[in-house]
Amino acid sequence: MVLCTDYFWVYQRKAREWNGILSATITPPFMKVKQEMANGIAEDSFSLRCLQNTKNPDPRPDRLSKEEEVIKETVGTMYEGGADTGITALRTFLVAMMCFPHVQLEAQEELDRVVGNGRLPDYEDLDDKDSLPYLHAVIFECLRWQPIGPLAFPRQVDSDDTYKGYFIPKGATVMPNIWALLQDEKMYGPNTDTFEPKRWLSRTSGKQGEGELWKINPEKRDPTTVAFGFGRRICPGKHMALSSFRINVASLLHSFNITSPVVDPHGESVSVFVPKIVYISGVLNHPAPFQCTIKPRSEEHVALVQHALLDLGIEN
Ligand code: HEM
Repeated sequence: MVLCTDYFWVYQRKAREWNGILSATITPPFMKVKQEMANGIAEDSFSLRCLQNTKNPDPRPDRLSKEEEVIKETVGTMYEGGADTGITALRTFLVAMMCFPHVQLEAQEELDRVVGNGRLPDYEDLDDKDSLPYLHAVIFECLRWQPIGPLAFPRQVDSDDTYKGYFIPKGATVMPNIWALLQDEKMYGPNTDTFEPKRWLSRTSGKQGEGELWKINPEKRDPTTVAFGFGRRICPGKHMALSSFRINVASLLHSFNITSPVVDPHGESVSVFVPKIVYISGVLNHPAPFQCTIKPRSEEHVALVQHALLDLGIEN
């Protein structure tokens, strides 16, 4: 009983603390948009467009009506949902490339063959799953190997159900176990704790030297149908997150080499040093801070990246 009350107070204190952090993250930027809108200097954004369409706005620039509060919370949810997830996916990708260098070499060999070093990869390359099967397999494996959200959010069952002999009564709370689904050896083959893109590939009928030898195996459950959750609670940022993850992975692999740091934590220079990677699992499953080296693959690749930055108006 004492333990229970202690837990309750600790939890209440934590909830107040987290609520304060949440509010400090979402309220000031939203109020800034409202203020700038009143001054006619707000830049285009989701918040601005929603505020412009509000039916019952509070006329005071430093106050929010009920409707504006709802917009603020919606924008906040998008921000909170998207802030850590995308970057966690990229960190897992960097970890995988550093720890499994043969995978990086194979993906770069495919990109060199299909895209070449005269241009950067683009969305058209990515939309064509057949031309870059190994790259797609790397992307799938990143989402499977270390699922970003290991458990989907809790939901309530809306009618009695029976699953594999288990009775699940209406109103029961269930949490889909994304991690277990993506580690299923019956579906994905042995050693699911190893990063192995080839588990997604099957051989085509082509012969060596006659085009692609691999294709994505349609019999393996596509991890994007699992890693972003399910049903009405499915991640609303799924398509945006996938687009940006895919182009980031393709661009990084095309133009850079990702390796372990060339010095160990004691400052000694070593040729191959793979730091110990620790994953921390909570709402998000993410690697603890780690070091890695990211270097351009050649002068041609440097020129391509500089050119792309100039096109975006970014001087470097
Ligand atoms: C690789 C990146 C991402 C992954 C793996 C991911 C994964 C997930 C998962 C597993 C859920 C729970 C779904 C469920 O319970 O069925 C979720 C919910 C959510 N995600 Fe994402 N997400 C990602 C990126 C994003 C981005 C970029 C945004 C926003 C722009 C976003 C916004 C949200 C929101 C708002 C929810 C809550 C939905 C609800 O409860 O109804 N996510 N995400």
